[in-house]
Amino acid sequence: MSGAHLTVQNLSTGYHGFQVLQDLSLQAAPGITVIVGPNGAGKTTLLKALAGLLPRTGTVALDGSDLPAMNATACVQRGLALVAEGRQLFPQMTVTENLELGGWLVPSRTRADRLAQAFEDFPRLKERTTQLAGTMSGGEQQMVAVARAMMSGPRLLMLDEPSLGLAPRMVDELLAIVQRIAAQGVTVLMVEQNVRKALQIAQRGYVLERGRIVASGAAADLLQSDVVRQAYLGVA
Ligand SMILES: Nc1ncnc2c1ncn2[C@@H]1O[C@H](COP(=O)(O)OP(=O)(O)OP(=O)(O)O)[C@@H](O)[C@H]1O
Repeated sequence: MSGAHLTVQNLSTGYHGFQVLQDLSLQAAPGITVIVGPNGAGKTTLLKALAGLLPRTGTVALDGSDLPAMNATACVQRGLALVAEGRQLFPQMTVTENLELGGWLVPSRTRADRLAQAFEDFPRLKERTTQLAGTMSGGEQQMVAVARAMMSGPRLLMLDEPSLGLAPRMVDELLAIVQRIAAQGVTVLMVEQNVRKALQIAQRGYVLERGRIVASGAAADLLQSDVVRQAYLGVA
């Protein structure tokens, strides 16, 4: 599998006339790209707009061809998947049923293959195929959410704060899985509050504040930069 190149140019979007992002441009290449920023900066709004869930202007292209605005199904068919904040699992359905729903657009043979792959990638879920999703721990539910997104066979996987509310050990386990997914050739675009850990596994990063990109670059350089160290790592 080869990861997709995402190119976003002059994206503006918001809610009912309330503009959140103005003229935002960014790129994501195969590997991991992280977006950090304070609460309310517009990170979730950005991922939703890219996933075809919000009206927008500007262009969003995957491997050079434009993705439609406001057409989430077309975005999934073109290889994009979003794991939204809050996971949005079906709590009364089993792990397997939740995963199968993530593959609703693919033929049943492919779905069965991807289900087997998911249980290989997420051994913790393999032990719990028949457990109801709503009875799982926060970290396990997050794994179900990521595994479900992988069922659509994405070339671009977008994750909105995957480590939110997880214990440190689960954060590490989840980020290790994200690294493995990227190593398989999926482009990952991830919003994370866990700035240090996220930049440590990423190749590139963007800092988003009040709807605008205020810094960007190689993840290793951002980790050393004053803007990230002072505002996000608490280093004076
Ligand atoms: N459905 C909505 N309707 C109206 N305004 C919204 C809606 N969702 C978000 N907003 C506003 O858009 C702005 C950006 O919110 P967004 O959730 O994108 O920020 P964020 O960077 O993801 O923040 P957080 O880290 O707190 O999740 C905020 O001012 C928020 O109040």
